[in-house]
Amino acid sequence: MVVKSTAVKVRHYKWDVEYMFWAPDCEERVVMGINGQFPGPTIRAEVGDTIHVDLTNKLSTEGVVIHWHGIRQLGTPWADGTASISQCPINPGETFTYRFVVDKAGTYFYHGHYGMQRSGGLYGTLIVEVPKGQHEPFHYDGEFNLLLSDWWHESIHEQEVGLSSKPLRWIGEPQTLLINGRGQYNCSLLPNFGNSSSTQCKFSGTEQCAPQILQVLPNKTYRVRLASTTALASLNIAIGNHKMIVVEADGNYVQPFTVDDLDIYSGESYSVLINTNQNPNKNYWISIGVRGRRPNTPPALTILNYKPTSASKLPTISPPITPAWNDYNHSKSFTKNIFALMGSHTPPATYDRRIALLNTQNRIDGFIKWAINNVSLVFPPTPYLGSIKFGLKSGFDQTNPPENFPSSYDIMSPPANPNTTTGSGVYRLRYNTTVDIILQNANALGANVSEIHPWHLHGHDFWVLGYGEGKFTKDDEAKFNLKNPPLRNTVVIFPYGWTALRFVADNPGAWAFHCHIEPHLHMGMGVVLASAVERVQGIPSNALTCGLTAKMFLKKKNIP
Ligand SMILES: O=C1O[C@H]([C@@H](O)CO)C(O)=C1O
Repeated sequence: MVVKSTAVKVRHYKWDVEYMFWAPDCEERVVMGINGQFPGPTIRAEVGDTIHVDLTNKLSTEGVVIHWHGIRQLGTPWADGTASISQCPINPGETFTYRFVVDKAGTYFYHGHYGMQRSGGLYGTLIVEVPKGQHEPFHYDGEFNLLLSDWWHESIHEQEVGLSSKPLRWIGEPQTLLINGRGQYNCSLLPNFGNSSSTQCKFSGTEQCAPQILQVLPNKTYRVRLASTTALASLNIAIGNHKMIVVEADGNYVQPFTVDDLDIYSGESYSVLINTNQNPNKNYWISIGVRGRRPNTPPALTILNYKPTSASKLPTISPPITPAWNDYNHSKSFTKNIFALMGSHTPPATYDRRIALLNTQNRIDGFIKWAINNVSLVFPPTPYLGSIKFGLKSGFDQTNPPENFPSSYDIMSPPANPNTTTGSGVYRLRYNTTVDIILQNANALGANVSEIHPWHLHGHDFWVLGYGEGKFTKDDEAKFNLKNPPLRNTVVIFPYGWTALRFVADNPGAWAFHCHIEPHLHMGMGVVLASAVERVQGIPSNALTCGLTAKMFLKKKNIP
């Protein structure tokens, strides 16, 4: 018998998560750092590698987990890093090992998935490259990585308490947008910053808030990897005088298309190619602004610097201006241009089950929440993975959450009965079945308000079959794109619209599916899906030493 030896590379990391003083936007605050860095260290791996992170919680009084966003965790659902779903929060002082395989090349990131710890700065980049000797379906001479986030001066504890208070204290718009953890609050890179009293920033270059300049050579092609881990903001990026060719979305190749600017929602990643074919004696602004909510945050800026031109030479043309925040047609036309790269795997032609999820803002005893089919998700103390695996029925609500919402529901008006219930039920998906989900947006509590929500699925990619206006009807099915729909892990629903997606429940485990706006998840905007948990083998016991699973271990006296 011939035994093929496959070289498996394990990449070991030892990480300490801690609070530390830092000045991401030139104002010193407390941020969540890893090994003294903010953002956390970048992981670079190759397809097939095993990532092994020994994560020690150095926070003195709170738990922590890290989610590997976009990594499907095939066969390792306990390493997904979602508190209450895949594991117990890691206690202060304790170490948990995340060990998983990265099986698909692309641009990914990781972030905290407990309370508002993403807003607190717990994130970093994860890049998976094609194996040596293989090639991406496009060429580039160099690459940059831009991890985008939003930043508040209020502490995440104040944010959490505010979001759980009656009346709600909304977190408001961010103070600053950050590029690779760097932004400017009380000064600007621009010499004459319009109407405000802000002055031009003076940097020596070593400041924590000094921008990272993108240094390029003329007449080359660069890959710019973009990922958004914002807590709230939807963003738009443009590079003065340069077009961008979109080639990757969420770790999947797309049919290349050219844009002047690109929308990126929280939870999404893209790769774009730029050609440095402009006047090499000049530099150009890279500008990132807020979309979809009335902005109250100045754009993030950095510079594309053509070598050997000095980086300190300011661009002569002003920074590109983001489209108007509510120009949804602009966003829709971009989004609807995204197709899978020709020759990609197509979705199954039919579905076994269809779930429609109505997104509404509601009240519970006067507290403002978000609800899905009138249920606002509350996380139980025992991780679903453990409750389901060991049949602990009191671990979560045993009633199945609703598959649909009343067909008479008026999505164009505030909810007629704005009261909702809480729940922790699970959508149980039969193994290997094809599931369609229709995400239906609606009016929020206030009149004439419907917001953008980027939905992120753990453990799977899904095909985006289509988008539409108003309420989804059966007739819309005829318009589904089954030919070349993009595969993604995050998709947006536009105000008053619907989005249809399809996936195969082929990954045993318990998985979150939720709005990636962190305060919205905190307010209940998510559901839990589970399939074939009985097939999951080898859950490390320290993933489950809390709640009912901890009690079960005690009874069985089988604590390792
Ligand atoms: O969840 C939210 O709450 C506020 C607002 O609706 C209530 O103040 C807002 O803008 C959200 O997105």
